[in-house]
Amino acid sequence: MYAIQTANLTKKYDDVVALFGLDLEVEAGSIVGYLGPNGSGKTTTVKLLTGLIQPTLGDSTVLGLSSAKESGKIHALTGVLTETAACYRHLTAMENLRFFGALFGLEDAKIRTRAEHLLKKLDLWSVRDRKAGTFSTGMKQRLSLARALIHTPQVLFLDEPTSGLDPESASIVNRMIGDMARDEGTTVLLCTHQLRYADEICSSFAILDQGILRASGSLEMLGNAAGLHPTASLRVADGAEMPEDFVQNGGFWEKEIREDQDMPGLISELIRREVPIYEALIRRPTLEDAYFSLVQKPEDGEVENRA
Ligand SMILES: Nc1ncnc2c1ncn2[C@@H]1O[C@H](COP(=O)(O)OP(=O)(O)OP(=O)(O)O)[C@@H](O)[C@H]1O
Repeated sequence: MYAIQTANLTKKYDDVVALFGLDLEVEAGSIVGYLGPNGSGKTTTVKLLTGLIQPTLGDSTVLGLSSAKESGKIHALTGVLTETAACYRHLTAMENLRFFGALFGLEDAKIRTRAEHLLKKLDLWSVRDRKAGTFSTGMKQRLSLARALIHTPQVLFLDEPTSGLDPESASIVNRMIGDMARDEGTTVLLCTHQLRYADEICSSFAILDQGILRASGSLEMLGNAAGLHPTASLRVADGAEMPEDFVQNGGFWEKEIREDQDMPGLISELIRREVPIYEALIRRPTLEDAYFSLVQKPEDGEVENRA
């Protein structure tokens, strides 16, 4: 069953086509990395899916509900976390969650139980009675995540949830999102250009560039779409004579192969040539390899965690 489906979803703002003919299907319970450079249309997609804006063409559903016509119902069943942490500064962490839980029509006793669970999970229980205005950026972001989860949403839209956090806080928030989504079977659309964090928790990916979906699916599917293949990588004795089609890369000799089954033949041939092999492995295309093959070359600083 699909939690999110779009068909030819298109959004034009004046003369800018922010999203062009998006056809996307997201399996219920999956964590999908929705990746793309600045301005590629990620936020526009979330706004369209949640019914905050109307499409120029095409349509979409979330949990079978029409984004354009049933946004109220969608809001009750989904959570949204944007990069600007959104909680009331003058309320404590617990008061914030009680306030937002009440907006969803939850009973106070249920809100308290849920809030306690979330605050403990997100390592905010000891500061539950402190005003949110005194929190660090990372704490505010965790509180915003708790807020987005207070009504146990079936679908969670996360728009750059780790933006502005130092690497350690970003990793903690990221792992918590993954754990919580898995614990509760939540479908997550994680919009980001921080590839490392997406790679950590996502089961599949969709790569958007200039409003166009370049590829979607597992890492292997992205690699295939990008025309990337695995590489045989071998460490051999110094001075060994390697066939011409191998290229030296650091301490390893490498050659592109079509599939894993090519490896035994390749090793047999080297042994036949009496090349002393110390180590042999297959390097697969990484998310970063696939991403940078599929999107146009970014401007400096546009994509983080490239190294
Ligand atoms: N309200 C608007 N009016 C006009 N143009 C807009 C509006 N909102 C977005 N755009 C344009 O639409 C395109 C896609 O923007 P969007 O915010 O969806 O990208 P994004 O992938 O979320 O970017 P980022 O990673 O920077 O958040 C950009 O060219 C942007 O300038």
